[in-house]
Amino acid sequence: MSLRWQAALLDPSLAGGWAVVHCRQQFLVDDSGVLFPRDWLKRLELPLLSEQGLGHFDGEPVFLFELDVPADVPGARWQGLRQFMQQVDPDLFRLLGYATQIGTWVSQHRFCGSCGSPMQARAGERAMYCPACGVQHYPRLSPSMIVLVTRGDELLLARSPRFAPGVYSTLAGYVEPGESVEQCVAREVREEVGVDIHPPQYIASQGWPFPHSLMLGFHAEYAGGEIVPQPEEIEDARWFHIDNLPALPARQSIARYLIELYLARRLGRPEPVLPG
Ligand SMILES: NC(=O)c1ccc[n+]([C@@H]2O[C@H](COP(=O)([O-])OP(=O)(O)OC[C@H]3O[C@@H](n4cnc5c(N)ncnc54)[C@H](O)[C@@H]3O)[C@@H](O)[C@H]2O)c1
Ligand SMILES: [Mg+2]
Ligand SMILES: [Zn+2]
Repeated sequence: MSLRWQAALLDPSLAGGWAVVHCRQQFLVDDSGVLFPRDWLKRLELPLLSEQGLGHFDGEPVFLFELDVPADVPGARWQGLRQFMQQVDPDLFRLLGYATQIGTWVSQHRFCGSCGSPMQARAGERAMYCPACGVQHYPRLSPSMIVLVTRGDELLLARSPRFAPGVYSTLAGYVEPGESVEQCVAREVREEVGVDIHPPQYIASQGWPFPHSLMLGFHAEYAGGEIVPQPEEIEDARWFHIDNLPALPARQSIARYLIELYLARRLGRPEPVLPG
């Protein structure tokens, strides 16, 4: 784990440090970047929903300004988290991924879901607390599985209508209450492409802040059945030979890693490293 970005509970009553400004998976950015001097930002009197101490970047304290609306700031613009993933170094992206998840959670837990009272940030841990009825909420994480299904030299890849043109990827989906991740893998593969698999093997995991998934990555061997794409969810799904692959997902994604790892093992090449 890199040392450039470390999450920590920082007290927002302390002065100084850097701050990122977040609203709905977008960050404020100017020619100097996405980190602003915090005391300078405070003088702008932005429509602040919450301020959170996030941690340290290169040893400097970093805070989050979570806004109600994407306010106009002269000389600055708003940019989406996905664009930062393509542009900034992995440590800064991990900081922004953490910030977006904390900001989304704070903005969605302003009121208690049980009694409707305003919630408060709890001192000493990352939690929102209802003083009226005692309900407590921690940052939301959604366990999701992602799986590469293979048949010898062939990879089963699919595309969702949301993907960039020509891009095919591995299959993914959210774990449902009561099922194991392995059961989720078999169910999602059957639902999305109609094929059966042998028991999946766990490979690696990745936090994925779009919006709050924890991706659990697997490999599974094909066991039987013909491809039948799930209407609406899956635009197309096919077997691709390792010598003739389509456009693949972003290098930073575990989807890409699962594919590259299989290719490396099959072709006797050095194994890739999972980013983040
Ligand atoms: N890092 C990667 O390589 C990678 C690759 C693919 C998908 N993903 C992520 O995996 C997750 C699932 O991917 P998907 O699009 O295939 O999902 P999916 O097709 O199984 O489901 C999407 C649908 O699930 C429902 N849903 C949304 N949030 C949910 C939640 N928290 N719990 C249960 N159901 C929910 C909605 O109806 C949504 O349309 C997403 O967060 C996606 O961004 C990551
Ligand atoms: Mg899916
Ligand atoms: Zn309450």
